[in-house]
Amino acid sequence: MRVLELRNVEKTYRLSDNQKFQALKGINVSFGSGELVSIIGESGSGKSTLMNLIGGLDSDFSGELLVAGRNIGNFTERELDIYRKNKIGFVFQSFNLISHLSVLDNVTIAMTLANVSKEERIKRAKEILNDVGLEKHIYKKPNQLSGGQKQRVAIARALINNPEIILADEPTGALDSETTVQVLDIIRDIAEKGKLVIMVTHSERVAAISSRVIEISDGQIIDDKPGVILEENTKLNYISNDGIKKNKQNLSFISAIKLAFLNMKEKKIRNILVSLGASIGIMSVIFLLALGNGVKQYFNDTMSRHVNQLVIEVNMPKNAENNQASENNFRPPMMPMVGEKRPFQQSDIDKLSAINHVTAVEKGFNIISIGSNSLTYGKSNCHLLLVGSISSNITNSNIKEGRLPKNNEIIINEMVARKLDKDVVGKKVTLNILINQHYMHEDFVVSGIYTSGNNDSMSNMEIVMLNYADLESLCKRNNFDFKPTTVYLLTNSDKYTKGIKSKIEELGYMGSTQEMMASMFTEMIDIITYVLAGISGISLVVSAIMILVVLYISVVERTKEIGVLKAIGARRKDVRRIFVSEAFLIGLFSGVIALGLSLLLMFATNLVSNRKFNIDIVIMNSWYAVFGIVVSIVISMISGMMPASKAAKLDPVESLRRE
Ligand SMILES: Nc1ncnc2c1ncn2[C@@H]1O[C@H](COP(=O)(O)OP(=O)(O)OP(=O)(O)O)[C@@H](O)[C@H]1O
Repeated sequence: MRVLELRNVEKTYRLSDNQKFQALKGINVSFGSGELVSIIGESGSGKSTLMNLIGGLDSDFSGELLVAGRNIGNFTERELDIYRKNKIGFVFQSFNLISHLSVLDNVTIAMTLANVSKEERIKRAKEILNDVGLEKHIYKKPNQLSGGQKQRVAIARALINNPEIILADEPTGALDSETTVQVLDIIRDIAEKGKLVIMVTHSERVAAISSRVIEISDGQIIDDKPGVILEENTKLNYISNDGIKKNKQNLSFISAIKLAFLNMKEKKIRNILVSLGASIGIMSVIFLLALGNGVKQYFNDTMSRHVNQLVIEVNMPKNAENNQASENNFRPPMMPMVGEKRPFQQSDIDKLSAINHVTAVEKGFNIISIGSNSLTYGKSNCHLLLVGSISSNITNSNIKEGRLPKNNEIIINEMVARKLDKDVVGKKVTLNILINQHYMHEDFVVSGIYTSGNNDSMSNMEIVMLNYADLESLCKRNNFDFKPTTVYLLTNSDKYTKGIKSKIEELGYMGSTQEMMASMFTEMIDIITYVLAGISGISLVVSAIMILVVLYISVVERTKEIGVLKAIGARRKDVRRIFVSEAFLIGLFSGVIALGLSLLLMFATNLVSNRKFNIDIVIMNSWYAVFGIVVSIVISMISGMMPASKAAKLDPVESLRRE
């Protein structure tokens, strides 16, 4: 039966400088099933060129190369891949086994590329390895085999998809005479089973067992003569022309990942180092996010720890047109100044006291400033961040030394005491304060020192407090009216606190200064965290370049392997998929390493912060972990795109020729 026919086939190589070289000059020949053909000829006569055309590795020729009535010169890339995968089996002089795959995996690779199920792959591979006498060696790696065994593995690989045509380029060229005989026996058996076997050879011994010998010289057939007569045989039971379903499916993602993993395992140290290097950037991003989270939580906790739940602070919204402020006004100002705030009118106070479960209303103020307000004691001067009124929020439990202030008295916090004089309690100080463009100075006696708790970040701010009535009369003496900028609503059970707070918001007022400051600081911590995480993210660019370089090196190292994969039917997409999978795995490993390292760093930092401040300053969130791993994978896969597409575009003929 005619399997292959070449009609006037010519091949011209394009050289640089518009030069051309014609390697095949009008080849006319046909081949049938069950033939064992030797192609002989001088070096450079065109034998390999002819094999490449027949094998579908090169479709750039003129004339017709007909397989089952169709010219493969007109095949699309996809059709050529399928043709190589299902119709052709290649056997190379230097075996071209994939070194990091076992004998079994080397044989099944063509079926893996066709996405045949694992059980079926292994069953077929075992049968065929049994046929070539390698059943005991299936788990060995190629470098653990002798030359003859390697070539038998290559033959098994060529036969696995039950192709009609076996192309063997000097199949015994690298073997000694004893193993040459074994391999030739198998090749003859294959032809006797009805396959078309075409061999390129320089060896007379090989030519002598062939059923046909074709001689090529200078790109032309100069002789075509019959050889020995082949007989049908009962060996190689596995090989037959039927029974095996030709698969058009492609390499699955799982198989691609497995192939990538097997290759990475081979270069363990290199891949561990790359993953470790790439993980540093991701680790710093994860760690900084967790640190920002910890600082924020610590801050919020300490801000709310000493708040009396029965006293609810209310402030006027900034620049409110009316009391029914729009939602936009709820955003806390970055630095609220009293001048910017509208004071509470009696109507506001009436409205607030009418809220359900509000038992009393206290007037108050909170003046936050940077630099304008200060407290003077003798020659010492201390700038005040916050001047506030005494409310029911402050109780005797907040007094570390002395007592709550009466008329014309003031309490200071520990920070102010430290800056002025630790013995300032009971002494006269001068409060310098700017309200509504009135700069006022008034003497007060320090009645005590206020504390907001041991771990309270409020203790790092300069705060003084006095009675509302004192400030009101100070303003009156300076000829202007002082209205409360803060109102405290009192209730008798903390179960009403939440409801009262939401009613306050509904009416268009704002919550406590502490809450405002907390959200302001939270916002600042967020900004700082993201900026720092962003800066450390720059190292991700370095990681990306490192992965890119390593994968490029991998492509160069594996050029021949890529050629083999293409020869056995891998599509561009399959090759790309294998390399992208490798990038995916590097990204996954570096993400996991980064997470592990940031957890370690977290434990170490928290150990220190617990010892010093009794808190966990780094708090991990599972989203940061997921984010870190996903970013790592995405960066790695993006870096892997270029090397992967370089690998996919490699020309199979060139790749196979690469030493
Ligand atoms: N890519 C190429 N570009 C230009 N010329 C090429 C290319 N490949 C092969 N040739 C030329 O085509 C001719 C045939 O080469 P081919 O490799 O087919 O010879 P061969 O008969 O297989 O030789 P050998 O027995 O030494 O392997 C040679 O002169 C070679 O230099």
